[in-house]
Amino acid sequence: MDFRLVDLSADEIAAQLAVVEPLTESVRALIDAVIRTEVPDDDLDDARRRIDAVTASLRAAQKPGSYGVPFTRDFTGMPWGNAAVGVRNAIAPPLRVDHHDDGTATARVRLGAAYEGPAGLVHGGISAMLLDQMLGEAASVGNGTPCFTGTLTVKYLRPTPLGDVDLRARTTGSEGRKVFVRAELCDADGPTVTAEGIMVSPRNLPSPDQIAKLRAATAADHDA
Ligand SMILES: CCCCCCCC/C=C\CCCCCCCC(=O)SCCNC(=O)CCNC(=O)[C@H](O)C(C)(C)COP(=O)(O)OP(=O)(O)OC[C@H]1O[C@@H](n2cnc3c(N)ncnc32)[C@H](O)[C@@H]1OP(=O)(O)O
Repeated sequence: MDFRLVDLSADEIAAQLAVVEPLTESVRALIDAVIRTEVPDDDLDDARRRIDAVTASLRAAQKPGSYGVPFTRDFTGMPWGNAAVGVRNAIAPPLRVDHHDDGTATARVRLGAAYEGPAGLVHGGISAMLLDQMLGEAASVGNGTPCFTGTLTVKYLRPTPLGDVDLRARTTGSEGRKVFVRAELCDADGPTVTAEGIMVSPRNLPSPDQIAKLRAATAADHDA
């Protein structure tokens, strides 16, 4: 697991987010516009050329591989490329998950044309992904260590119309490194999809010693 540490203050992160979130939001709007536009084909060709030029300008300086999940010194994760919650990922709705004192995690999100499966309805894989993220977050925050999905069981009770949905997850128990979690996705009339997960905190997470070494290396990079 990538446990890269970055030495960023809360102010520096806020400054990055102030630029990055509007950019990602613009790309989300672009995705929606491409799906729903009815302009003539010539205009589509012209749009493609202009989009390709923007893409080339962004590739002028490019991180190798994926974004990863850097952790700040106070161990705040920055899952900015994450497919469900990533603030730099235009395919993420994005889900913004709130964690509550009673151990539940909740989120409300609007799923538009980009998340369609059957006509007018949310794609089942998207529902499963969002529920998986909710299960993972509830388990990880409750357990104090990142938990991966071991087993995910999803039950589709009835179709979910595109639009606003509410998600809720709660831990129901734990056994060793396993955490048992339940979640539901609801439209205005109640649950449409439910999920049960066995989330496992992997055995090979870095030890406190390894984390201290990573922190020291980050500080040395910063001072250099
Ligand atoms: C710095 C602290 C920060 C804290 C706060 C955090 C804030 C939020 C942070 C982060 C949020 C993250 C949100 C993520 C959300 C998205 C979730 C995903 O999409 S995860 C990607 C998809 N999942 C995978 O790719 C897993 C692939 N599989 C594996 O990596 C391993 O198989 C793993 C970790 C599941 C288990 O590997 P082993 O080697 O650790 O497990 P063994 O030692 O064999 O088993 C331990 C116990 O778990 C059970 N177990 C193992 N695999 C299982 C499975 N697949 N299903 C059910 N149980 C399983 C076993 O039976 C055993 O149970 P017995 O102790 O005997 O009772």
